[in-house]
Amino acid sequence: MNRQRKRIVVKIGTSSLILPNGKVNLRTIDRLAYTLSTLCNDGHEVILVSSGAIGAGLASAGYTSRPTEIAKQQALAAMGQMELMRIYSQRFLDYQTKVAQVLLTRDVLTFPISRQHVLNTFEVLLSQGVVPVVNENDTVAVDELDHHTTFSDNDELSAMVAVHLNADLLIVLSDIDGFYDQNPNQVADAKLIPEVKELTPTMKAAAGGSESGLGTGGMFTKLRAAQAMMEAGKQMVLCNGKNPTYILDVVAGKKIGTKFG
Ligand SMILES: Nc1ncnc2c1ncn2[C@@H]1O[C@H](COP(=O)(O)OP(=O)(O)O)[C@@H](O)[C@H]1O
Ligand SMILES: N[C@@H](CCC(=O)OP(=O)(O)O)C(=O)O
Repeated sequence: MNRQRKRIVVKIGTSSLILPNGKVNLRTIDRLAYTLSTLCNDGHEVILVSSGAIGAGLASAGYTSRPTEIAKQQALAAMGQMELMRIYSQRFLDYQTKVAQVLLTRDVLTFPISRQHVLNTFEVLLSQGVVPVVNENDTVAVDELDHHTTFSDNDELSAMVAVHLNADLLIVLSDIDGFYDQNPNQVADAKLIPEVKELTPTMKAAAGGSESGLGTGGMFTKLRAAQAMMEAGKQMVLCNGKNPTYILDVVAGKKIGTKFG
């Protein structure tokens, strides 16, 4: 592939997609649709890994907080995924970009035959300029459910997708500017780490969980995604999803957030 044309995976977390009042963050989704469409028009291939199904389901089912019962979370995900895709499809169409839904479970990517079918589907979608919108298939994803407090995690899924599709770059959008030497929500003078070449035990110890009440893995799973990317010789950039147009700067090589690898 011409190095000017990149294959880019963008992952956006629940905390960027759902406002504190429980409503869907339409401003962020609008900007995301504009930005990813711009990248497609520039000749790049773009895959979006989007969380937010449970968050969007909460809003449409009228819940005020995330239920602890797994089946209720799965039901919310089933409702919210429809709502999310409806919004994505509308907003991307404003920029003449088509989207497609790809729901995955870990095992599908682990078994060679099913993995090949999935990869073939991605290749056809990308060759036609369609943006695949990926989420974990939450109604059947039982491999993570023994936690009982968490549900599933898209940070690692996005890294698996990026590695299997031989993407050039994974951009992870969250509710924080990047990876800090301490959890910035707990330590006032925590410092942003702009570049990580290797994850040290001190860095891993600095990665805490999610506090938004909606996100799942916190920084812990983002570092695991970064590790998977670096082991595959690829880069991951973690930056704030408040304004997804930053993605254009990241792709242009500007230093934003934390670059891993
Ligand atoms: N060292 C750290 N640097 C940055 N954020 C951290 C760190 N440790 C824990 N966090 C937490 O991780 C959160 C982001 O993860 P999460 O809530 O799962 O977001 P998302 O929904 O985007 O996946 C931050 O808001 C912050 O509270
Ligand atoms: N699959 C779930 C989200 C799982 C997840 O990893 O959430 P997040 O930590 O916000 O990226 C959903 O769509 O609600």
